[in-house]
Amino acid sequence: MAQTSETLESLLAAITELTTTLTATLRARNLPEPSFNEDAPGSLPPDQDIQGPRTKLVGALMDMLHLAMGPNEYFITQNMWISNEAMALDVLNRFNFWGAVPMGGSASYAEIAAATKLPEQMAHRFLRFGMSMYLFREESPESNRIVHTAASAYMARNHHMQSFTSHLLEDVRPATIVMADALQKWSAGHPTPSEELEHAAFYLASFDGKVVSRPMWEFLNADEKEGEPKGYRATRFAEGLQALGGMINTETYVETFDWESLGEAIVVDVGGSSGHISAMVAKSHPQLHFIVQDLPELQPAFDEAMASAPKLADRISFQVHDFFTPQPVSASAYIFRNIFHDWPDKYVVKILQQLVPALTPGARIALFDIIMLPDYDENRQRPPLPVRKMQGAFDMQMLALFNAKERTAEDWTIVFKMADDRFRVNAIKMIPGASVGLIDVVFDG
Ligand SMILES: C[S@@+](CC[C@H](N)C(=O)[O-])C[C@H]1O[C@@H](n2cnc3c(N)ncnc32)[C@H](O)[C@@H]1O
Repeated sequence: MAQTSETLESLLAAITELTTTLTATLRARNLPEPSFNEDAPGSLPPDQDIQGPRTKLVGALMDMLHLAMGPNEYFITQNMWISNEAMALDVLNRFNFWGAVPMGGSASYAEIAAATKLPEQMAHRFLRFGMSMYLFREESPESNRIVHTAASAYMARNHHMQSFTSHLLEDVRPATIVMADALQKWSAGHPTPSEELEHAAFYLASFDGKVVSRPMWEFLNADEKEGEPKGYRATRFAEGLQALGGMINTETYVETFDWESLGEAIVVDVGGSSGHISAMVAKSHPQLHFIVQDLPELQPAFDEAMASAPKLADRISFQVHDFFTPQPVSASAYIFRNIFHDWPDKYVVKILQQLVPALTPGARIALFDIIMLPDYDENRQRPPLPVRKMQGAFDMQMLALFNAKERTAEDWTIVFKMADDRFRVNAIKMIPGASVGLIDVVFDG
């Protein structure tokens, strides 16, 4: 039987070394160190010499926790923690516990109950469980006054992270609960997986007691709720996307494409949501004009984002466009960021084929998306566990929502060729240590 070599002691040695390296780098640069206090940074800078050891450290600590628990406790805690932590986070977020505790101050249970409009006993129970998740703490032992921790304060300050949490826990979670049912219904007994959108678990998900039976985008755009504007779920999703980043510097990420090579040009950001990626590129490339295309429900999120960037407004416009219909703009380049991973191959092929008639020879596609890393690198090392987990989690989520998948570099090349032989993958650039990369594609015409 093949044996593994990790022990509690060997992991401790790795953890000590990584902690020393990380701390020394932070101190050398006069950067604040992680702490539980409410003024702690939300994330460490995206530089590779910080994120490299940090990601390895998190991976080693995950291994350590797993070994220290052992299989019995692992299964009990997995089953008990995961769903109840998601439930508690949903409640804390939906009832805005974040805003019920003042920054730099404290609130009593009664004050928090009044602010969240929940019975005090309920507020108390969710806070007690939340405290076991590093969210909020008592001002001093046995005090009944609550203060923020680093994590709860970060959430209170970060509206986009609240939206991201709402989307994941209110819109996505109902689909993940019925994933096994969907597999049972549409995949079990078949040699290959279904590529039908309507066979995604999302179709079986229930909202307000009703099975949704339609694609997620349609639901996000159309769902109505008393006291909320129409399309509030879509707006929230668009806001939530802006919370993603953290460990990578999105501004550096988008610069992996050679924008200067386009000269004065029009760039179309297909499925561009609030236009936040176009805005980022527009800032450093004044010769470029952008057309952000998305479904009509995204216009308010775009308008809101542009209102806070008035200097860019004359170079970025919004156009309603369904990417399953012929592309109306002949541009030098098209951005597709986090679009194709939402769709099974046959739909990606359709979207690309709707683009082809608008393409002139040499037109470029800047595809920013997840690139699944190979299982092992050239040194027969697996990617760090946090990276594998995040890539795997995205892959699972794409499956549950859309019957879609995350793709390896090879999968990306194949799907472009399936759409049209004239697409050529010019370059693939991974962001070191991250899940995402650029696939730079040229249309040879
Ligand atoms: C995962 S989001 C990515 C948004 C943006 N590109 C980004 O990176 O933040 C997918 C986007 O595709 C849009 N979308 C979905 N179906 C579409 C369609 N048929 N035509 C145009 N846009 C669509 C959604 O509204 C959403 O904004």
